Amino acid sequence: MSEKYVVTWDMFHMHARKLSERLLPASQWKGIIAVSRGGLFPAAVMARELGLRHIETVCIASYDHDKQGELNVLHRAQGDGEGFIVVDDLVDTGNTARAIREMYPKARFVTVFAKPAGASLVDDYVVDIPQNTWIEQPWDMGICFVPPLARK
Ligand SMILES: O=P(O)(O)OC[C@H]1O[C@H](OP(=O)(O)OP(=O)(O)O)[C@H](O)[C@@H]1O
Ligand code: HPA
Ligand SMILES: [Mg+2]
Repeated sequence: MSEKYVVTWDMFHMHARKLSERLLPASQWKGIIAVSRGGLFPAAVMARELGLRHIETVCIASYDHDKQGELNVLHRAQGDGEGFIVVDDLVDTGNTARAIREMYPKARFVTVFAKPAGASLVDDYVVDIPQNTWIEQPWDMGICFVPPLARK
């Protein structure tokens, strides 16, 4: 990826709140299925905003940091997703999203970020990101010292 898009916790929180607002009224939902691990972060914010306490997971891994590999489903919430919001942090190539759609055809599937190759696979998302850009999520970063520009 040639570009980087750095996401702070504050910005992530703000976007996840915006996504929650679009899912009102909360009474239409039985709960949330978080696509672990990335989807756990927006799921926590959305559960708080929408007053939902039934949280399930579907545990899928496909990337070793930025290297894409085989899709590996380690655990899946039962059912076809009816009455549930399925949430992931982002959709990139759409590989994960395609598998999610097959598993939960009746769910509302949302993400915080979407790149063009996967955007049409989700029902809603908040931020558009170019395909050549790597999203650096706040849970993958830390605060570190930056040396001053003028050094002796
Ligand atoms: O659209 P795609 O190209 O499939 O990429 C999107 C998926 O990749 C990341 O998960 P990852 O597999 O890295 O696992 P993680 O959530 O545990 O970090 C991200 O959280 C999405 O689930
Ligand atoms: N950032 C973080 N994780 C990801 C990305 C990304 O752009 N694409 C797929 N998994
Ligand atoms: Mg993921």
